[in-house]
Formats: sequence, structure tokens, C-alpha cells
Amino acid sequence: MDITLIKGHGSGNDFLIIDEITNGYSFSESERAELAKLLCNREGELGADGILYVINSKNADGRMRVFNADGSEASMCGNGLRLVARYVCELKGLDEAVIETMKANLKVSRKPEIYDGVPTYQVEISPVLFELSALPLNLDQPTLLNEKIEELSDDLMFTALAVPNPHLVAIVTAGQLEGNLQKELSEKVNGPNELFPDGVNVSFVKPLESGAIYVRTFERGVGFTNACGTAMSASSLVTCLQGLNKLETSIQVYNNGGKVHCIVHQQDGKYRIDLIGNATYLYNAAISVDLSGATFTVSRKEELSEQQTYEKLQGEVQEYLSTTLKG
Ligand SMILES: N[C@@H](CCC[C@H](N)C(=O)O)C(=O)O
Repeated sequence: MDITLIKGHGSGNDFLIIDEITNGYSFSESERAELAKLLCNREGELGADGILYVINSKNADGRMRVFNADGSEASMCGNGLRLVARYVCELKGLDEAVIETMKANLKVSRKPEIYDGVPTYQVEISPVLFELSALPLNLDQPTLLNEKIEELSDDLMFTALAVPNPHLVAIVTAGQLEGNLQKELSEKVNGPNELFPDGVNVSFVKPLESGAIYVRTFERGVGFTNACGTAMSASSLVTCLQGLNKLETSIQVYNNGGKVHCIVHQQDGKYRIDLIGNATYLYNAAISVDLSGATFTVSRKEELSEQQTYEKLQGEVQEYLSTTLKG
């Protein structure tokens, strides 16, 4: 099969965007999963954290389906939604749109550039659920709010929430960011285990200056990524719940691939988060895929220049983190 695609990233969390709206592809469910495993493999010519399928929607401007690099489907993807927001808005000539995702129709809009030359989009992260059944997390209690999980760590305090994909968040010290602690416990809860039967995205959050945090995430279905948009949103909310940040106020969220802004809203007892950040395209490509042989060839790859500007932002972020993260 012949496929055209765009490779892009949000905070260095990179995706292959495949447009099923205008290209008329009719992939089966297993083909979508197999394509994710084949094309996202970092040893191949493309490589990515996942595939974003952009599909026609009956009740929104477009629909996003997200497949992780291991072929599993996720209910939501914050960094990916910014890319799909850009794709659908540019395709349809819109400044704002509604995108259907697995569990909710979400508002997206184009925003002033966070950094000169960096296309910037705001996406809604919602619904937010604390019931452990929403992740699921098998503990004999209804919620987990800044509490220990004996099986995972003697001293870390975790909060579990679904936004609506599942997240486990711990606020940590600089020392706890070092070493293998996050990797070991993330591999445990993303392998066969009784606690999280569907796996979970695991974030370590380090408060920086007032109004700023650093978030590192081990993603379900992928491993460590440069950033995870839903994780940064969930982590911002957790810092508000713990009095480290304020509701309705922009929080600067630093990550290994850049920086986003999150604003946590509370209305009628429910939370919703605005995630604002880059939607950068790297290249357009055309490929020819043989799924039965699990091979593909790239017939065209057209690099775009946007990344050069993004790298300036990323350079500044890395410099800032090199001085603030240790404290
Ligand atoms: N990187 C994404 C989340 C992708 C899905 C996640 N790995 C899951 O399985 O829930 C983001 O930016 O939110």
C-alpha cells in the first residue's frame, strides 16, 4: 500500500500524521496497529513515538486516533492533538475547531506563537477522572491522592488520574530524578502486573521556580519520551492540588523536548486543562508498505525548515534546565 504522511512533533514527542480524510485510505483495525509497530520502529527510516490517524468525524471537524509505537491504541494524546489541531485547522481554513477523540470531543485553537516562528496550538484536556476504576488501578480504595503504593516504593507519594488516558504522578526531589527508580517502577507497572492491568503513563515531577515545573514521563506503549502532553497536563493539576501551583494561572511546564504552558480550570467540581505548545512539522514523506513482509520503502522525503526555529527554543530550555533542575 502507498501512504503519504507528515512527521511532526509536540515538545519532541514525535508522531507520523496519516490523513484518512483526504487520502481515502481504508485501513482495517489490525492494519492501523501493524503500521504503528512497523513505521514507529526507531531502527527503521521513519521512527516515532506513535501514529496519529486523522479521520472524518460525523459530529466534529475531524477525529484523531492515536496508536503507540507498540501498536496499542490510546484514548488520548495531548502533544499529538496539537498536531492534529494544526492539520485539521489548516486543511479546513479554521482558527479553532473541535476534534473527536476516543472519549470526548475536544476544543482546539491556534494561538500566538510561544516562540517566534513556532506554530502554537491550544488543546483541551478533559475529562479528568480520579476514580481508580477509570485507569484502571486495582487497589482497595476509590482514589489515590498523594499516597504511597507499597508495591512500588517505600517513600514516593503518588496521585492516580485519567485525563482520560491513565497517569501515575509523583512529585520528586532532584535526587529521585537520578538513577533508575522511574524506569524500574514504570517497567513494573507496564509489564504483566496486578495493579495496572492496562499499564499506565508514569511521570516524575520536579517543582522549579514559582509557577514552573519539570516533567519526565515513561509512556505506556513507548517508554521514556521527550514529553507527554497529557502527562504534563495531569502533572500541572496534581501540583495545583498540592498547593504548589495555582488554578486559572499559566504554569510553565519544562520537559526534555521543550516547554509548554498549562492552565488548570475548575468548574462545577470538575477539572479541565488547557495545554498550549508547539505543533512543528519535520517532513512530508511518501512510502510504500508491505505489511505481510513487515517492510516499507520511502520513495519521497521532503524536509521542512520549521525545526530550525524550534531548536532555538529547545536550546534555551536546555540551558535553563541545566541550571535549575539540580536545585
Ligand atoms: N504522548 C501522548 C500520550 C500517548 C498515549 C500514551 N502513551 C498512552 O498510552 O496513554 C501525549 O502527549 O499525551
